[in-house]
Amino acid sequence: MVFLIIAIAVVLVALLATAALVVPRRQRRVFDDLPPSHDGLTETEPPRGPTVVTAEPDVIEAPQPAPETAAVPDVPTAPPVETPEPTAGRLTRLRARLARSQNALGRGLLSVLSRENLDDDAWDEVEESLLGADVGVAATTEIVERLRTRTKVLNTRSAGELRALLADELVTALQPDLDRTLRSTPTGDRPAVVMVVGVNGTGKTTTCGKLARVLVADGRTVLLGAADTFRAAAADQLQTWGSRVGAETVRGPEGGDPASVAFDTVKQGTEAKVDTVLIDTAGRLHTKVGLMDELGKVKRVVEKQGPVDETLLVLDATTGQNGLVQARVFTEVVDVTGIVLTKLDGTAKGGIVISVQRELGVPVKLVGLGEGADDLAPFEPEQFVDALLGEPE
Ligand SMILES: Nc1nc2c(ncn2[C@@H]2O[C@H](COP(=O)(O)OP(=O)(O)OP(=O)(O)O)[C@@H](O)[C@H]2O)c(=O)[nH]1
Repeated sequence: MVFLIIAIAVVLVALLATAALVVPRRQRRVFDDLPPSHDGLTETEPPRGPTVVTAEPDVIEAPQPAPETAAVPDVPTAPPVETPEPTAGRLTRLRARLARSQNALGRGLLSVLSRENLDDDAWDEVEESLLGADVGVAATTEIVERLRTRTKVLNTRSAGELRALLADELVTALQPDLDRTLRSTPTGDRPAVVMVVGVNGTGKTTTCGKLARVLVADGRTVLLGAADTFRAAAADQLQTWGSRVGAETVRGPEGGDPASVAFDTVKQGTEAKVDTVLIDTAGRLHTKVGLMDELGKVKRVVEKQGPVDETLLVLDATTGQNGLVQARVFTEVVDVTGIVLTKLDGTAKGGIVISVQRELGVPVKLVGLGEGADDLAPFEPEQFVDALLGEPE
């Protein structure tokens, strides 16, 4: 009997010992099944598949294949740096984008002028076409008077001659002698500083991005400054534009001081010895005194390190004469040295180029002709008029 009790006790002890060995193995399997912690920065080993067994080999469980992506390290790929299109001849390439203005202004004028009898009514129609295309009253009066005199004196009748006369007058109205050079060349050991200003939604940030491409295409190195700390997405938008052509962007905290971002951009641009620093500013209504004062401050702070070489005012061509009112206020606050007229592809009022320059005494240096990355063209009066009037017959 005693022997039997001892035997039962031995068996019980043996069973308990076996159970103690098996339970810890099961628990370890549970932890092994958890995905490894993976922060993407410090990970040096390839991630382990969820069913890879690293505990004792006597645990029997059919291994399952790791998912296809498990063995591929998650390496972010930098976007390829693009090569922007050369700037020369862009206006000619984009001439079709002026189709709306071409129909309203070019074709309209040419069809009236080619009439058999150029009477007063015909000249009234010419005048209306020019005014309708936002050429402005003063310039329209001048153009009509000169055309009237020249067609009479020269007794011009052929379509080709009339086109040439009209082209000549429109080019003259566009003041071809104005200096349209973009001041983007560094002086000594400091980069050229270009500031971009304007009201909301005119296309400032887009223009900065496209302009960075223009400069890169012309062989310059560029540093962008996101001094539009007001609109949350503006800095990201600018940075994306820059990264496409290998240009860095200096940014500040959202809602931070735009003058400080602008200052830092010039400072870093000087240290990095870039050719051109391009500063995007927040869109502001010309009627808000506080915001206009802030813009003046941004410029003054930048000027602590040297002059601003170019202050570009971005105007939306589709806003027509309204844009002129805004523009005047901007020229009073910051010394505007050049106009960028955007969205010319979306208007039949291409004559706005004439009135803007005339009213402000500031040259149009660049025109926006679409939303594409290379749809910003240096403005050239002859090519512009050529595009407006269409192919000569
Ligand atoms: N069709 C056309 N659209 C343009 C042109 N230039 C800019 N745009 C569009 O205009 C819109 C506004 O452009 P943004 O660059 O964001 O304007 P913004 O002036 O920086 O705006 P805020 O920062 O809000 O003042 C965008 O949808 C651009 O794609 C152009 O030349 N043609």
